[in-house]
Amino acid sequence: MKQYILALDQGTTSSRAILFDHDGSLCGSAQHEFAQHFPVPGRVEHDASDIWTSQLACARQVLREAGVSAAQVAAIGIANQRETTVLWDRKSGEAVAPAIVWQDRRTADACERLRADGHAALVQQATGLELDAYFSATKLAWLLDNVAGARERACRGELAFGTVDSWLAFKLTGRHVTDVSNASRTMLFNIHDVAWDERLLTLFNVPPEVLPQVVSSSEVVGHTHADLFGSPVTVSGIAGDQQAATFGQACHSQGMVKNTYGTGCFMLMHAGAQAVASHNRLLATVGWRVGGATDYLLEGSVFMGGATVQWLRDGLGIIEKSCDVEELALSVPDNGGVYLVPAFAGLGAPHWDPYARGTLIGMTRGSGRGHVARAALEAIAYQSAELLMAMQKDAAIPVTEVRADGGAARNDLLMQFQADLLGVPVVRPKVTETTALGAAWLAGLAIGFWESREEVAAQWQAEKQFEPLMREDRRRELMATWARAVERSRGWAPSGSGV
Ligand SMILES: Nc1ncnc2c1ncn2[C@@H]1O[C@H](COP(=O)(O)OP(=O)(O)O)[C@@H](O)[C@H]1O
Ligand SMILES: O=P(O)(O)OC[C@H](O)CO
Repeated sequence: MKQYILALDQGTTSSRAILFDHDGSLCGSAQHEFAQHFPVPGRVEHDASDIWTSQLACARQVLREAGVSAAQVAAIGIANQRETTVLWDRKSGEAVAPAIVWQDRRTADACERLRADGHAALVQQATGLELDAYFSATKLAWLLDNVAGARERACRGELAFGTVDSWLAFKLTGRHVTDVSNASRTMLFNIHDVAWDERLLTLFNVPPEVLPQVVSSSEVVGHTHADLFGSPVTVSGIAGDQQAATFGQACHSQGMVKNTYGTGCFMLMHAGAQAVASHNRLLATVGWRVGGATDYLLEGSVFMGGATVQWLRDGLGIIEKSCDVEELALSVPDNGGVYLVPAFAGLGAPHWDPYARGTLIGMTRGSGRGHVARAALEAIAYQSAELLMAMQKDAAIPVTEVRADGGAARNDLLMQFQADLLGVPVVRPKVTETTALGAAWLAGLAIGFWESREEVAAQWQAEKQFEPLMREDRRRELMATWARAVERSRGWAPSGSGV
């Protein structure tokens, strides 16, 4: 009877389930979108039960459609949107409030106050993170303070906190766990000690009774309730989605880098067996813990990656479909001096400027739609190049290639320009579902479905490699012009209007 690994990829806007066989080939997938709630400006919520039911529905669907029984699923691996915060009643298994999504800014003021009181250094040293509303700690504190009776109930041990991995593992198996990679995004976890940090629990006023048990990213954490899939299935892999994608891109050794070109861009570099503190406003984070060894990553993200192309489509209406951008951009030989800084929601790493705003600059009477399309694509590459430059400064590790995935990585023009700007090859893999593949590998390694990391890494195959063709002096000139454009975009919005 052929055996499979089932990967659950619980993302911000949809849940997906993907089946892989022993060769690492994709044997089926299903995807269900679910509702996004924006109750007031700055707030983003998910109904935790939607997360669970959509995830369960696509897991069942992919098995049904592939004609695979639960007995043929050797293990389940979970990858998930990170930082999103769920608080639930241990007994009823129901969330006590809507989940607060990572994009939610309601605790920005609380973070501002903590920074003003001088706590950012402790947070950065212990967690590797910026003291920001992005991470779970202040979201959890908000729930404890604003849901009637929550703090008292939490202290009595009646409530459980978790990120989405934790919520899914609880629903699947009844266990209250989280893996090290997800824990490292809560802002409550000491990435050097690989344990919850009491100083941070005190700082954010979080009672230890609510915390999940921390497990490694590749170990048996439990078995699914029999009624879910017909018979119990082992759950043996968990990682945050960006870490899972890094694992699935086989970036398993120091200096290897992947960049995901989705709505935003997430670039992660393998930093080795010790956390590398960033001096360039990147994040140090746990990659995964496998077989007792913890690997660390450096992470940088930009808010507007493929979303810049969506803006061309929905905001400007100059293309009909995202993929049309390539043809429009190719209708001109170059950007004609036009630069687009897509700081529509401020700038992420390495600038972290919530007051920056979108800037289109360098237009002349000869500028047209093609130049704007070209500038939009180039902006994705420029922002990613800034991340890699910051990483190389922090880690002083030579980078020999960047592995690309995500929707916009399908764009050959973008990939070529990216390689030109970076000065190293950009490589697109055959299996682009790298998040799910990483979760599958982690789950399969734990149960001996695959023997070693070397074995799974050997499954990774390049589909296309883009070689850098640009001369070094031209690259420097372009990056310098981009830096001038970024300067123009910064600090534009009035103070207090940061998003
Ligand atoms: N051919 C293309 N060229 C450039 N961008 C594209 C192309 N196809 C899709 N995109 C962009 O990729 C993004 C979707 O990628 P995806 O990895 O599915 O994102 P996410 O997981 O963040 O939802 C969209 O923002 C879309 O505009
Ligand atoms: O759900 P995604 O793919 O947009 O990923 C979200 C990230 O994990 C947030 O940190």
